[in-house]
Amino acid sequence: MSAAAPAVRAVNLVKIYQTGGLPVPAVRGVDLTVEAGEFVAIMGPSGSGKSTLVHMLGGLDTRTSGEIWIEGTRADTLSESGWALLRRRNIGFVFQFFNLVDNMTVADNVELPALLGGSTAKHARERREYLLGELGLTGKADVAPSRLSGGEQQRVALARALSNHPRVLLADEPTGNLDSRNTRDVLRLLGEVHRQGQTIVLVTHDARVAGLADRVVTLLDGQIVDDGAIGLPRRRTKGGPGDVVELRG
Ligand SMILES: Nc1ncnc2c1ncn2[C@@H]1O[C@H](COP(=O)(O)OP(=O)(O)OP(=O)(O)O)[C@@H](O)[C@H]1O
Repeated sequence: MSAAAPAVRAVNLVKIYQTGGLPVPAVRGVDLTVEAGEFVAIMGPSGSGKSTLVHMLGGLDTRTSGEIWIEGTRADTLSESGWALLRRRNIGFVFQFFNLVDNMTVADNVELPALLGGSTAKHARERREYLLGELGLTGKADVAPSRLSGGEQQRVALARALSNHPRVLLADEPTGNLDSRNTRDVLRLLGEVHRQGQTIVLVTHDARVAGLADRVVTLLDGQIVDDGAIGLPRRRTKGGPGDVVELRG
């Protein structure tokens, strides 16, 4: 492993599901490199392969062909237990099924990855207090996840994913169930951890989320059709080339 290795790299990545004996190509030859510290948003219409791509990058779905590299480690050839170890050390997930443990409090759910990753109890608690505070969930620390709304559970899942300072945060629609105030909290936290150097790869339909990203990768029919600077309209402040470019809206 090299310090200069990209955080995530997909090489000619392909996923073909078989449904009733028929091939369903979901991801068709994706090449994607995400550098350490980069924030990449993945967008595209429904069915374009976004979730499948991100699931494969986290080892939650197998690839049909191609390569996946995480922090310089070839990952697509790993066993289940190899993936599990890689994930525990390197990857935080926020996926649509939050998989919170219901016989533990919210606080314990959030602290668990930090403790498994070797944090002291004090650091795990401080990180949990920070993350729940940023997400407006301090008052929910002592309850079971099943007592929370879907949006609250989604924010707890984000706090848990960040608890161990993962090298890479992978997220599938992390604001999908949130109202605008809670979306703002999530955006603020994502922006904050990104400024602190967090690598983020997330699927979103929300232009406000994509607006925080360094790059937006657009999928269509399982292929990358656009990969560049953020997709929101930009305008120049008055003056000529080289002037500051501002985001509109
Ligand atoms: N488990 C599965 N079995 C068979 N086909 C699948 C499976 N999961 C996804 N697909 C198919 O793969 C294609 C890509 O699906 P995927 O969920 O990755 O798209 P998406 O861009 O994330 O869509 P959305 O924005 O609606 O979540 C679709 O045609 C979908 O029907």
